[in-house]
Amino acid sequence: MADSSRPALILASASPRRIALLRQIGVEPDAVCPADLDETPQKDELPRPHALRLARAKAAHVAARHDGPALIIGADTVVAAGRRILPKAEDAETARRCLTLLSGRRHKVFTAVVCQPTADWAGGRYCERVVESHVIFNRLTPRQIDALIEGGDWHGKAGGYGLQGQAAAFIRQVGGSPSGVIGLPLFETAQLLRGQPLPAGQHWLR
Ligand SMILES: Cc1cn([C@H]2C[C@H](O)[C@@H](COP(=O)(O)OP(=O)(O)OP(=O)(O)O)O2)c(=O)[nH]c1=O
Repeated sequence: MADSSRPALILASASPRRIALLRQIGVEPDAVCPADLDETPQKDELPRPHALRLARAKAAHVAARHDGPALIIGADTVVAAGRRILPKAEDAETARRCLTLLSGRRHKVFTAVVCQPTADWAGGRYCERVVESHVIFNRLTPRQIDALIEGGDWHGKAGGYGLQGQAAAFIRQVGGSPSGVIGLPLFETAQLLRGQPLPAGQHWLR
């Protein structure tokens, strides 16, 4: 149950992965408030600054609308093939294009996480991290791509795949932060939460 005397913890995300990842480390947000912003990359925007810009924007958007002391967590995950930002797959054709591009090659995944205190929590500490990981896909045959598309696990995912899903059968190597690839780097997020100046005896994370 939420302790009403401590600042609230709010996850600014619609991603079911992010709430599941937070719960994995024993953190239960007091509320989940998606920001729902335009996530189109700016002209010539590179993957790392794009992820950071969106994570900041999501946290700031929710912080500006929240009354009372709280810490807002915003995050953004970007799949990058070189300098190119791959889209979040909302239809099968986009997912197919992403998987065809990622087949047989190494790519990077950037996840930015931002902790933004609300104006009503003067003691809270703004902090942010960008965590870089890499993923190597085996070469995918057309039939394997068809099977991944039919499986439907691409839906709403950056780069059209989920490391935590069916695509894992074709992922040769992951380096960096597996939880970061899935949407929230847990080691770094835990560090950011532990670094907050909560009153004695209060905690979000043991
Ligand atoms: C690469 C990869 C991405 N993803 C997901 C994580 C994110 O939900 C999504 C990237 O899109 P995001 O824009 O980071 O997040 P979102 O739109 O799902 O939620 P919100 O903007 O409200 O925070 O892709 C996986 O689940 N597994 C993976 O292996």
